[in-house]
Amino acid sequence: MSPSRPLPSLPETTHTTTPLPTLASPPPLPPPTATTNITIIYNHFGCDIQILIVLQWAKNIKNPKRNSNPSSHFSYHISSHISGKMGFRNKLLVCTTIVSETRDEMVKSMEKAKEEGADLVELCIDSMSPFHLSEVEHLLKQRTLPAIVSFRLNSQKNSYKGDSKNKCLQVLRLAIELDVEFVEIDFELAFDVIDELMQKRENSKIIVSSHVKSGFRCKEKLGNLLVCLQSTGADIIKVVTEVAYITDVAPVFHVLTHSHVPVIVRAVGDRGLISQLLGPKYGAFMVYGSLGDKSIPGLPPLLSIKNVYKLDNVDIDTKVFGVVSNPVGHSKGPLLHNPAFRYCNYNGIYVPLLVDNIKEFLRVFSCTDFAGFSIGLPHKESAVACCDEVDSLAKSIGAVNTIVRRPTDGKLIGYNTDCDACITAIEDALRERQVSNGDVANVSPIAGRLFVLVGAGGAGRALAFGAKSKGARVVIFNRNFERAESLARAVSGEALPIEQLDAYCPENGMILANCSAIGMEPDVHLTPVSKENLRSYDLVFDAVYTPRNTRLLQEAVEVGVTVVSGVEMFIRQALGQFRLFTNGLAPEDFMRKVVLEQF
Ligand SMILES: O=C1C[C@@](O)(C(=O)O)C[C@@H](O)[C@@H]1O
Repeated sequence: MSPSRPLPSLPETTHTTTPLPTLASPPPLPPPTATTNITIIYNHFGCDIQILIVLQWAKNIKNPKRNSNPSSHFSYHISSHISGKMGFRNKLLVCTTIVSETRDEMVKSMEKAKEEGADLVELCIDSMSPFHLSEVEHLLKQRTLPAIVSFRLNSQKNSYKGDSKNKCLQVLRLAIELDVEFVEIDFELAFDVIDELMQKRENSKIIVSSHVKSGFRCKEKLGNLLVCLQSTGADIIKVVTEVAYITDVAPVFHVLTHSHVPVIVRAVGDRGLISQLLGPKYGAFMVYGSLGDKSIPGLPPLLSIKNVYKLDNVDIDTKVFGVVSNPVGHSKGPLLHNPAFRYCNYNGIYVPLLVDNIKEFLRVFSCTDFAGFSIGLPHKESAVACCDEVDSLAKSIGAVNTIVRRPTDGKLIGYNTDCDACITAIEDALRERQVSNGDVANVSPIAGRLFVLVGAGGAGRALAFGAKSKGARVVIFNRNFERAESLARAVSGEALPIEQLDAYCPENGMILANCSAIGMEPDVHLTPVSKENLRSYDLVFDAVYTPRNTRLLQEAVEVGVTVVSGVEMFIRQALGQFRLFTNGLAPEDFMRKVVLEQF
């Protein structure tokens, strides 16, 4: 079944010379000299707020040049202007937020941010406690990176409730006086102070921002908020919004593409990560990253922006690939595919995609720029029904681990590279053993053996079909016995209750393959079969690759059994995927080297 996609829900990033309409369709923008009353209802911090805005367009159009620029990637051009002034011509700006109670800590974090590749820092002055304006002044004079000075009235860290507004105004005025690069005003306060700050500022750019708790499901609502922010006359507008699903990030890309004012957008939470990683493709001039090893949901670490994703290289033509999984944080795919794209001079980026509903994900991100996906747990089986065509091996397995969008017609084609990856890895290891025993045969070394499989999910299915096709007798153990039975029927094998696995030993020379999550981080102390009982196996394979050396593999080595690690399977399935993604490229030696160095 194919996802219904009458209209692509996300804009294709094409080079266009046609002027695009301003951000939101409702309300239409009046001509520049008009004065118009607009009532907009939007959700701010979870409450519906009705605002009457008197739009005085002539007054608010600070830079007429902006409006004559026909590019859809308008914010990118503005950004070049801004970053050019800051000495980073045409460079994507990478920012990190600094939240600390003291000036010393802020200065230290600023140094660290610099080391990790940040171009600028957002100094959240509301987090400083106790508040002394003289300390803020010192900090701003001492700054070693360009800065955004912000003072959020309602942030969690802000401890000056009641007196917040007054302190905020003092800070913003001071920042303007000291000619700090960016000064950020909460939307709530913007109409009260923006004229004063605009008049006094020398070079500072003024950002007006809004932090929205409940997120935006549709681009029109987000567009309306952006119109409100834009109507303040800000140089730059910023929205920080929570998202419940990865598909809620699509409206963010819409506004980035269509805005006529530079926009900073952050979708907060694990599911918002792509708002930063793919922002530059849609014209974002600034992205945020997290500092050090402090993980902040939705923010890529600064070091990964610099070393793994190299977001500076991402542009309008970059093809998007990624691993669709839940959880997804463990996947090493980004560490492998991104360097491989660069090695081959292929303009692609590979990102983690934390997906709850794969069908919905593929429906929303249906434009051709989203060119291919690795499919991880738990989506491998449901992915089959989401493809327009499925290759015969994947169809018979009933699990897809790779989807490629065919460039000629946009159709989604499903493949399974897991099967070949693990079966060839097991065969190679058994052959090596046989060669060292002086025993070489033409038939598969798996043929005739008892193949003990743990797990009947997507990877388990791939192995069961692969082993069966090589002439093995397959026995399946799975926590959900019905699933084990159904898979056993499909490969003319046998299903047994998981409780019998440990003591299972009908013969010697068996192969054990763990395709369950047993032993995966964080449960690294777990193993499916006890050390003593591993002796009846000739080979043990573990699909788990985080950690690299699972307890199962360690104990198998200790009792002298040949092992094949999930890392080997990971490399081989990724090589297969990379060939499909790039239509044939496969820098095997390079990819193996990356895995050995980084994993
Ligand atoms: O099993 C795996 C690993 C994977 O899920 C990952 O974690 O990167 C990606 C999948 O395509 C592959 O089949």
